[in-house]
Amino acid sequence: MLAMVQMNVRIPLDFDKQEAERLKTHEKQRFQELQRAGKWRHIWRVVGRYANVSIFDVESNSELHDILTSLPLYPFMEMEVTPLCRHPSSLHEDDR
Ligand SMILES: O=C(O)C[C@H]1C=CC(=O)O1
Repeated sequence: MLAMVQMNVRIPLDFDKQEAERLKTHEKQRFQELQRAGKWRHIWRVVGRYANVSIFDVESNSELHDILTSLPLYPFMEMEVTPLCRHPSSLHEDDR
């Protein structure tokens, strides 16, 4: 199943800078692992904000929940999840 997820990252201004960099490095590694596994299909930066719009391809809502809640930056994220399905006019057979 496909889901669009908007993630807004809100790291408090007084949060330890080194710890923030460590979490961002781990987040990038985890993101790239999930991309390679085909779970995190797309990501776009929302212009002018520390936010992204992403497309996930997962087996279930509970898999998506586990992926999102285990992200290193999860404690600093607000998320909005929108379930998606294939548009009947789409030429992309793998949109499901
Ligand atoms: O930068 C972000 O939007 C947050 C998060 C998503 C991928 C990643 O590397 O960090």
